[in-house]
Amino acid sequence: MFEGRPDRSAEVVFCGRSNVGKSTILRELTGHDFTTGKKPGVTRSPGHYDWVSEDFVLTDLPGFGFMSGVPEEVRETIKTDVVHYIEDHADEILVGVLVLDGKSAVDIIDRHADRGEVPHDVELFHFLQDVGIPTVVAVNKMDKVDDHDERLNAVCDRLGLPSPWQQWQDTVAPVTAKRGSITPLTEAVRTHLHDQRRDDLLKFF
Ligand SMILES: Nc1nc2c(ncn2[C@@H]2O[C@H](COP(=O)(O)OP(=O)(O)OP(=O)(O)O)[C@@H](O)[C@H]2O)c(=O)[nH]1
Ligand SMILES: [Mg+2]
Repeated sequence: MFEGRPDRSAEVVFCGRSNVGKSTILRELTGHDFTTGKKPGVTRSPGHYDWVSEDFVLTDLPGFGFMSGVPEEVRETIKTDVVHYIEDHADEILVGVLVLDGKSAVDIIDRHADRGEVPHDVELFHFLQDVGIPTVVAVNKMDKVDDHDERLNAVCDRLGLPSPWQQWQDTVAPVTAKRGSITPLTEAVRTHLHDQRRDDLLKFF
């Protein structure tokens, strides 16, 4: 089980498969150097970013799914810990950001679905909704995607959201974190914070 969460009553979490760019997005948001890297599985325990005088924490949850050199057992444990963390803190978590790699997410989802498995991303999306956490899907690495509309519609389709993707701008946010282009994500998070009457937290996004 993860330890070391700061005692804060408001939280926004970032979750998703390994290597999708969670830590890169958090670095862009905070200016803090969350460890990022080419090697999947870089983040093994949550990274918490908080402020002494603020009752708020941003959390970078470890990635799961395939990670080279990480045994299957460890990968499963990380995923279970992520799910438990979200369940345990569902009351504090105001927004859950599920980060996808726009380049590979649809292919990975389809590969798992073809094998009769529930893909991790789809499972986590529905889990966040089931525990009542407003969810934003940050579709990252859009710099590697040619046809943006086609890819975003495919992502919506796999998550059970009818096309066109443009009607889901509070839920689906195309970003290129590496180049600092994350406005659709910050706008979507701000909308959810505003809806929960937490305009006091808009300054963090
Ligand atoms: N092309 C491209 N690469 C990106 C983008 N964002 C992140 N990356 C790269 O993707 C790799 C993984 O990024 P991380 O931020 O470490 O990913 P993570 O989701 O935190 O990975 P774990 O900690 O393993 O779960 C790094 O090499 C990043 O530079 C992007 O928008 N475009
Ligand atoms: Mg990371």
